[in-house]
Amino acid sequence: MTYTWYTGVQWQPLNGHPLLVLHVTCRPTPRQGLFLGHGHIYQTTRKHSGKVAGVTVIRMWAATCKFHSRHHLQNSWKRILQIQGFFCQPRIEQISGCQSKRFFHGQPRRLLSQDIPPITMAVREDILNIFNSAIESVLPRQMVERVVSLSEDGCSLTVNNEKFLLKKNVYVVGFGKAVSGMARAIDDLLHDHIIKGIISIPVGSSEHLTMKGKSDLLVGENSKIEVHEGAEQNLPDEAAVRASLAIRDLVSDLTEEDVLIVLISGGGSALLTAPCPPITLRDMITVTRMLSTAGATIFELNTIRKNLELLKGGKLLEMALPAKVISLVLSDVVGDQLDMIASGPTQPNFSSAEECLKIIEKYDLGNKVPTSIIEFIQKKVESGVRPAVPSDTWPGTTSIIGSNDFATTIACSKAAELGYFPFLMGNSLEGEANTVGQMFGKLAKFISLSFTSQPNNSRVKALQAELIGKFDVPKSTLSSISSLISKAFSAGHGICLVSGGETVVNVKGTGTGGRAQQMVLSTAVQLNEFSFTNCHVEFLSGATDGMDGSSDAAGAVVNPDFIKQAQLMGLDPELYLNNNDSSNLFKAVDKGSSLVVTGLTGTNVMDIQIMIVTSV
Ligand SMILES: Nc1ncnc2c1ncn2[C@@H]1O[C@H](COP(=O)(O)OP(=O)(O)O)[C@@H](O)[C@H]1O
Ligand SMILES: O=C(O)[C@H](O)COP(=O)(O)O
Repeated sequence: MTYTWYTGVQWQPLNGHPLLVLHVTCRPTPRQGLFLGHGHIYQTTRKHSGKVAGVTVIRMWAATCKFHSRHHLQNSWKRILQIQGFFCQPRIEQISGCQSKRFFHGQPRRLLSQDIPPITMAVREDILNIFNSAIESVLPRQMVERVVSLSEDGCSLTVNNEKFLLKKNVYVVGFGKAVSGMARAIDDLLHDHIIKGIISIPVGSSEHLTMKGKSDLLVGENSKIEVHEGAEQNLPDEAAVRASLAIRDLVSDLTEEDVLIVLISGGGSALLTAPCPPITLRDMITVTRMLSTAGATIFELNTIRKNLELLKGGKLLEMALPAKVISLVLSDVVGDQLDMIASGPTQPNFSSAEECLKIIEKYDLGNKVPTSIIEFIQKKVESGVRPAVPSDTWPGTTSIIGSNDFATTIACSKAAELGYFPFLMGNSLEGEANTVGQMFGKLAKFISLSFTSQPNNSRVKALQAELIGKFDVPKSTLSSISSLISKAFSAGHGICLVSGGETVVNVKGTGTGGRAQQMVLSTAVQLNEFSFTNCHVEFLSGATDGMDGSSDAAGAVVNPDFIKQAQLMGLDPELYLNNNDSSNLFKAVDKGSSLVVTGLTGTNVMDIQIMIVTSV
């Protein structure tokens, strides 16, 4: 549908207040009130419309008393028009009192993405740049090289200050989304000592990494490490089970002379799957899907997995003994809890069967989870078997080679390099994606208000109280952000807030999306409820593995105009949000320009959120 062209803006008095009247020609005629409710525009009615040369002219009224300079006036109108989906380059010839003047010149036309003024495009470019730098910083190869070193004579390996004698006695196994690159790094380093290896990586990884020119994240053709691909949609499947059983057979035959290197990253839970009979693969798929869409955390899901499978919860390591076992782990869980990453196949299992039952009850899944699983857990409870209490002497050497922490630190450095004042909000962002999204929206409002108001302003105080009381934002975080705002904005710089973590989504709808996109859409809805006249806000949330939930995007990025753009297309963002269909909304608006698409990145350190706020 073709909508509107502007024709001109006039400066007129109304009730003693100066007003701007924007004449917009529309085809077809918009519904009454279509433009109501944003920024300074407070009235558009048919009364103010008319036909000029066969097209409808809408006069939009806007209070201008808040404009404090010619520059401000120009920018505000530019933004208002952009929000409505138009491009204009306002030029003010003259403002004198309240006399009628034309401000806009040139042939009006529809807004095109290249028309978005430099500030918006630059900020969008910067935020994507920051996200990509964060991902690049945790590519597995450099992470492995940071912690593993080979002696000059090539006869010993050092990890965590521990030395391992090498004499063609190295075996490698691995499972997870980042394991391909980790295996390549190990292969390059220890090639001559490796006897055999098996890795289980996501379906399509090799093809995708090759296509992206990242073949340095793939094991070479002459490698002794076999590559298995499986776990379509991050769920266990037959291919993953075959790879897992091959891994089990490999580690079961090792002797004390051998060194087993276990490469572990997020996604390993699905890629290393061997259910304890009589539980079937189908049962595991069902319970995994049920728990993750019910909003269970990865801690809860993996507690269940550890207790239902043959290799998780330390059992892979037990099978590999007496070999020397080195686990290299790229963390994808909040707090880097080792026994939870990929369900801890080389770590002690602290959980019990009773806990599993509690989790199933918590999500009211007692009658839905396959009976084989319930019976299996109940038998464990009745037998009174407790997991071996782990002692300090739990065998093996483990090193966390990288985590979200690392990626967000690099994101902050990149932001600083691009001229923003960065602030790291932390790496343990958890909770429901919608709620966290609202929190970011409110935070943007808090920043906008703090920028122009006194700290004791009642709206600032109310928002502060809400952020602390309802959204659990620490008071100290808000104080730090407040002082950052005044420092940055007075120096003419924007601020960049960075956080990391993993939220949950209780998927009730039938749409396509993921945690990151659900959060961004929720933020966008919040941003739309406020008029950001003094600053520009850009918010991104993305999965570092490049795949957000059931979608093929890594995440999304929006500014306060996004919802208006969707509404102009006749789309209802709330419907998409409630149907967990964020991805399809992002796809539909402005040719999907809000989607962050990376493809499989070859790494995985949870999700990252970035919010840039600049003054205008
Ligand atoms: N349509 C959807 N909208 C929002 N979230 C979804 C949707 N479908 C699945 N999810 C969420 O995506 C998560 C799984 O996504 P995934 O990217 O595979 O996570 P991870 O890589 O951490 O395992 C689950 O928490 C699930 O609730
Ligand atoms: O990244 C993932 O796929 C999820 O966070 C699951 O990770 P896990 O394999 O460590 O359980």
